[in-house]
Amino acid sequence: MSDFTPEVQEAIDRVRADVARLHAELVRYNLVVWTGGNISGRVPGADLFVIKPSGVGYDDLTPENQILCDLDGNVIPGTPGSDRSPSSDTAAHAYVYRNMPDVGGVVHTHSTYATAWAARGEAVPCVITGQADEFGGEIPVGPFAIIGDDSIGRGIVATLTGHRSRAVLMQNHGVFTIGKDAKDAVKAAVMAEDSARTVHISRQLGEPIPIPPESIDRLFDRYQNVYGQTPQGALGASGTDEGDRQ
Ligand SMILES: O=C(CO)[C@@H](O)[C@@H](O)COP(=O)(O)O
Repeated sequence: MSDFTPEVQEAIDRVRADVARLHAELVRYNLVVWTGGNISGRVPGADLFVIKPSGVGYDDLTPENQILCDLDGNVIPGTPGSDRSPSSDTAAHAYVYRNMPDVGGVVHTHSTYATAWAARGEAVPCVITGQADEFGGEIPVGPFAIIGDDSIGRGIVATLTGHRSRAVLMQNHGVFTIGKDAKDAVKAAVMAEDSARTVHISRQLGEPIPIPPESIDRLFDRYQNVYGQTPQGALGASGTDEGDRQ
């Protein structure tokens, strides 16, 4: 049985609860069928992360049956859930945590439209402002990689390092997203599917109009730095970026 400080134990318990609960969001947003997706969350202040057990139905996930792993993807023996096999994508999640220290959450799904782009090995071009806001450009494609070792993780890290996008379409497979925590990575998975769907439909109707790169930059900057609630409170009365920042 591992002994953790009270602070680390509290953080583990919090991440267990978040990871278990957030899987319901994958169902709510239609990003998964059966058990085809997984979420993990890094434990702040420790070289640990929590991931779901492999092949267990989302309705059966509880904080206690989530699995605590070290950053090499080894299950921590004697901890709740450690009698079960962790997600088949554990090595990929672990590789991301080891190599992207700012990442606090990872999500994988086979959501339909994003995976359809992945099956063609084509990046989703940035032709809608919502995608510019969220991803700051295209949603890129990562290499074809077979599950079982860290090649999926290497593909994710190689594609997303230095890229604005928090989502990668792993060729012929599905989507991996990263975030500051598990919830943030879930949001990226929801937004990636939404973009992939809209741009796909647009393509059926004709040729989508590209957004100029400088406009993408402005949209991304505004959404990342101004949009929503700030510690200062309400947005500027003018409704302009200038006013928003005051
Ligand atoms: O993509 C795959 C398998 O190809 C897995 O991510 C998916 O089936 C979910 O597996 P887990 O239930 O997390 O082991």
